[in-house]
Amino acid sequence: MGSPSATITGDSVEQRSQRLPHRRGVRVVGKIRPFIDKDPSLLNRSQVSVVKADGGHAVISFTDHSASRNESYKLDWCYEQDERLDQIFSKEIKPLLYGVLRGSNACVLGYGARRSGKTHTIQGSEENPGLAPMAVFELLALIEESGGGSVSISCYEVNQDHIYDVLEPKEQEVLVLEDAGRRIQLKGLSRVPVKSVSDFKRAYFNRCNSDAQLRSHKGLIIYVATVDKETNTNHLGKINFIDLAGYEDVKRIIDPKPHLSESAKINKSLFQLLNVVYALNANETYVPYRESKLTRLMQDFMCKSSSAVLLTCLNPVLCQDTGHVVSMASRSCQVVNQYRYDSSRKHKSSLWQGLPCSPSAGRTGSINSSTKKNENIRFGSMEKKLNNATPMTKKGIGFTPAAYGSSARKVRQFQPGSVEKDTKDMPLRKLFDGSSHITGSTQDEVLIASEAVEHSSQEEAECTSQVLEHSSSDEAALTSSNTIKDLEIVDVVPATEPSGIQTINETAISDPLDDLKKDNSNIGESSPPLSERIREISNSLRLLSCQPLAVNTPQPDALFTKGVNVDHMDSKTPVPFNLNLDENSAFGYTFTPQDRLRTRSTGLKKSLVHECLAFLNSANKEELKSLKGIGEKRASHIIQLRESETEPFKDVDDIKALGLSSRQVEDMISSVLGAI
Ligand SMILES: Nc1ncnc2c1ncn2[C@@H]1O[C@H](COP(=O)(O)OP(=O)(O)OP(=O)(O)O)[C@@H](O)[C@H]1O
Repeated sequence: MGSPSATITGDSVEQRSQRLPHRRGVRVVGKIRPFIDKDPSLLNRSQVSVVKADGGHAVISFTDHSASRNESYKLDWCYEQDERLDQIFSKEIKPLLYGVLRGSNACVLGYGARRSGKTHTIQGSEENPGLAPMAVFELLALIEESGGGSVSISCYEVNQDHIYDVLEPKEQEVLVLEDAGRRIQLKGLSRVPVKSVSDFKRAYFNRCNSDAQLRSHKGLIIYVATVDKETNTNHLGKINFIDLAGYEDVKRIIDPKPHLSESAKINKSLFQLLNVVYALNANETYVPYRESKLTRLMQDFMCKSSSAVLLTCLNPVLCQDTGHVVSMASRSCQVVNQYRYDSSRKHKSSLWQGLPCSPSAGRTGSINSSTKKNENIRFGSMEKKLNNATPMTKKGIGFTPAAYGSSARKVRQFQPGSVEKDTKDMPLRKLFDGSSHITGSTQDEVLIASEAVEHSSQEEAECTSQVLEHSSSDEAALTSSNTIKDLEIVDVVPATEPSGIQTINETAISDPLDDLKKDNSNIGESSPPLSERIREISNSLRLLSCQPLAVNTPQPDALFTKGVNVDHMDSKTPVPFNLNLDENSAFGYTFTPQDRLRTRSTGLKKSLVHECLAFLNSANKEELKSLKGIGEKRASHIIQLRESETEPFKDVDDIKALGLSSRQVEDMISSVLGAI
C-alpha cells in the first residue's frame, strides 16, 4: 500500500488528472445500446450511425426514409454499440473521481428514451455493475490504497417532483434546503457508510435499484472524505449518479390518463434539467436551478465549479423518442451560436430559458415540415410562429449560420453534399423580442440579421459572398422548386403603399441597390435565382442595421424588392415615414420625432408583452406572485397550466383568460419590468 498522500494528493492523482482532457460545463456524450430486440423487422429500420472526428466530437445521424427525415446531431462524444461500460468508465468517470478525491463535486446523468439502456449503464446489476457501482469500487480501492479516507452513500428517488430517501424510507419527503454558504442540504436523506464492496452491494442492489417498475429518477450520491496528510486538510467530495426516468412522447401514450400525466411530468423535469445543462454550457449568468426539486438537488453537482457528464443513452434503431432525446442533448452541448448571441445580449436570459432546449435546435441536416410542426407545437408558440412562417427555409438552402461560423461548418464535413441546418433559438428570440422587422423569418435568417447588425458593412459583404458561395450548389436543385418563394423578407412593405412614400430617383441608389433596381424590371416573372434573393435579403438587413428600434416599419429597400411577400404585413397601423435621398445621393430615410417616438413605443410595448408572456411561461410560483394581479391561486393555476402545456401563454388573450380585466393585464405587464 502506498503512502496516503501519494495517492490522494500527491503525484499519482494529480498526474492522472492532469493527463485528462480539459472539461467545460457539462460534457454531453452518447451511448448506443446494443441491439437486443428479438423482432427481426426492427433490423430493417434505420439504424443510428456515428461519425467521430479527430477534434474530439461525434456526429450521430439517422435517416427515416418513410418520414423523409435525415438528421445529424453533434455531441461531445459517442460510444458505439460494441463499446463496453469499462471503457466508458475509464474515459468519462475516472477523471471525475480524481476530482472527488480532492474535494470536488461531480455528477453523471443517465438520460434517454425508455428502454435505451440507462439503468443498465448507470446502475447495472450485481452481476453486471453499472457506472455508479464501478465508481464506488474504484473509490474504495483508491482509498484503501491511500490508507486514509472514507466512503458513504445516499440513495434517493425523485417522483413527481418529490424526493424520497431509499436507503431508509420515510413518510416525509427529503427537503432541499440552502445553507448560509449557499450549499444545498438534503434534509431527511440518510447517509450510510460503506467500508467494502460487499457492504455496498448489500445496500445498493437490495434497496436502491429494486423497484424497476416505478418510473422515477433514481440517484446514488457517493460521499468521499479524505485527508491530505501533507497539508493536514480534510476534503469532502461527492459524486451523484442519476438514472433519469425515460423520455416518452406523451402523444403516443394510449394507456390510461394517470400514466399520461406521469410521463408529462417526467418529460417536463427532463426538459428543466436540460435547460440547466444548456445554461452551464452556454456560460449563462442565470442557471435555472429553481425550476424543480430535481434541478435544485443537482445544484451542487452541476455548477461551474463541478464536473458533470450527461450520458445520453440511445436505442440503436431510429424511433421518434430517440430523435427527440438526441436533439435535446445535442442542443445542450452546442453553444457556438449562443456565444455570438451573448456578446450582444441586453436582456436577462432567464426569460428565454424555455427555448434553449427546443428539439429543433442543434440539428443539422433536414427534417420534413410535418415533423417540425409537431415539435413546434410541443415546444412553444413563439418558436412555432417563427418556424412555421417560412417552412421552405427549414430545408436550409445554404443560407445558414454555417456560412458564417467555422465551428458550425465543422459539421458539414461529416455530411458531404448535405445541406445543413443549424437552428439556434436564442438569437431568434432576441431579435423577435427587440424588433420584429423580420416576421416569419427562420432562425437562420435572423442569425444573419444579427450578424448584419453586429458587423460592419465590409464584413457583411464577405459574409454575403460566403452565403452566395455556399448557396450556388444547392441553388440549382432548389430553384426548380416553387416553394422557393417562401424565402422572402416579409414585413418590409405594407400591402398598399403608405401615402408618405415618394417616387425615388433610381440613379441615386448606391451600388448594392442597383442590383435590386435591375431586378425590379423582372417583377411578376417567375422566381429569381437564389443568389439574387439572398442579395436582396442581405441588402435589406444592411438597412436594418442602421435603423433605430422599430417594429413593423416599412423598409425603403422593399420598394425595389420584387416578389415581396406581403401576407404577413401588419397593414392596420401603417407607420408613415419620409423617404429622402441625402445630399450625397446615398439612400436614406427620415422619421419625424413623433414618428420615432410612436415607433419606439410600439416596439417597446410589443417587447414588454413578449417579456410578460415568457415570464408567465417560465417563472416559478414565488416569482409569479410578484406580479400585479397574481396571487396564490392564480400562480398555482398558471403552474398547473404549464404542466399540461410547455408554454400556455401565447398572447395577451391567454393572460386575460386568467380572469383579469384589460386594465389589470396592462398593470401586470408593466409590473414585469420590476419582477425581472
Ligand atoms: N449495453 C447493453 N448490453 C446489453 N443489454 C443492454 C444494454 N443496455 C441495455 N440493455 C438491455 O436493454 C433493456 C433495457 O435497458 P434498461 O432497463 O437499462 O433501459 P432504461 O433506459 O433504463 O429503461 P426505462 O427507461 O424503461 O427505465 C434491458 O433488458 C437491458 O438489459
